[in-house]
Amino acid sequence: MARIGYFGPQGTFTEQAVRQLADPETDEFVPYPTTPAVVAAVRAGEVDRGCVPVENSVEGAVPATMDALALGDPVVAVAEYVLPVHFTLLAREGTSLDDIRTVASHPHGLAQVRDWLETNLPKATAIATSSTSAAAAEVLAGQFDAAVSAPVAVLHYPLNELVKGLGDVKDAKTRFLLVAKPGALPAPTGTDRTSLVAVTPNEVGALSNVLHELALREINLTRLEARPTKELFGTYRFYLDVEGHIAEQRIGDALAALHRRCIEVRFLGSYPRTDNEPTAVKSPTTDADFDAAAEWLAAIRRGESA
Ligand SMILES: O=C(O)C(=O)Cc1ccccc1
Repeated sequence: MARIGYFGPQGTFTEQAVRQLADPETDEFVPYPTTPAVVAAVRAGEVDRGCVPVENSVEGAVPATMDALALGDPVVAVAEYVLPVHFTLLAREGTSLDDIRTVASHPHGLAQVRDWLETNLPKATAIATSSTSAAAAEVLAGQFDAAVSAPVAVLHYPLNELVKGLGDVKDAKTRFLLVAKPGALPAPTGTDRTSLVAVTPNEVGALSNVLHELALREINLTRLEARPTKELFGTYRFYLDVEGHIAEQRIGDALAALHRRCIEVRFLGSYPRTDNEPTAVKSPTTDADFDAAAEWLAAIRRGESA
């Protein structure tokens, strides 16, 4: 049995995701109130793994998760899960839409129903809570009139489902990571993603050079985000996701090149992608191409060939 931390309390989208990433029959799920608290619990060894949201197809990155992964002792992602998200408007028994003056949710929840709220609840004030299920708990406690929550929240908080299937953007999705302390890496599957953080020097072409190292090795970039380093104003950490596994030569070679070029490179894991589309690796960047080139060079250096 493993202990798996997740961004809670019960009834969050993250709880839905962790149920896909670990085994509800055998694993113990432990809720934490924030994403940094989940990552801290992994670092402290309180839990074996931790599940956190990392990005949303509508609202973008989850900054608290990104900072938690980039700063402090290293942790690595070992799996991802992409969850379709739509919301339920929950309120106490007897509340109708006309009564709602305050509506609470996680900032990503509020952002994804902004148009709906403007049209349907123009008099309501939106209030940010730590998570979508914390919003439901606070509505139950009488603090706010309504919560924009995950559909499963109603199983934990006895509230009325006033509106189901909410979301300004159809097919919105959130990607979650399962993180662990560094250890043996998940085996390559041919459908992998590698995540890393790079801090570049403040000089002409620094980011372009990073991207060039990837392009040269035909590595597909699937995500690029910048966050302030929090040290010197105007300096940034770049978060990169690429298709492929660090066990592949082209990925290892590119990361080694970034290590040479950057002030800091933090490996955030190589893990199977949810989309299951195999990464096409073609000549001249297959492992066989790299091996043949390395043998050729070694032979020259041994004086065996010219
Ligand atoms: O608050 C939650 O339920 C979370 O898991 C974070 C979140 C919030 C909104 C959309 C997707 C994930």
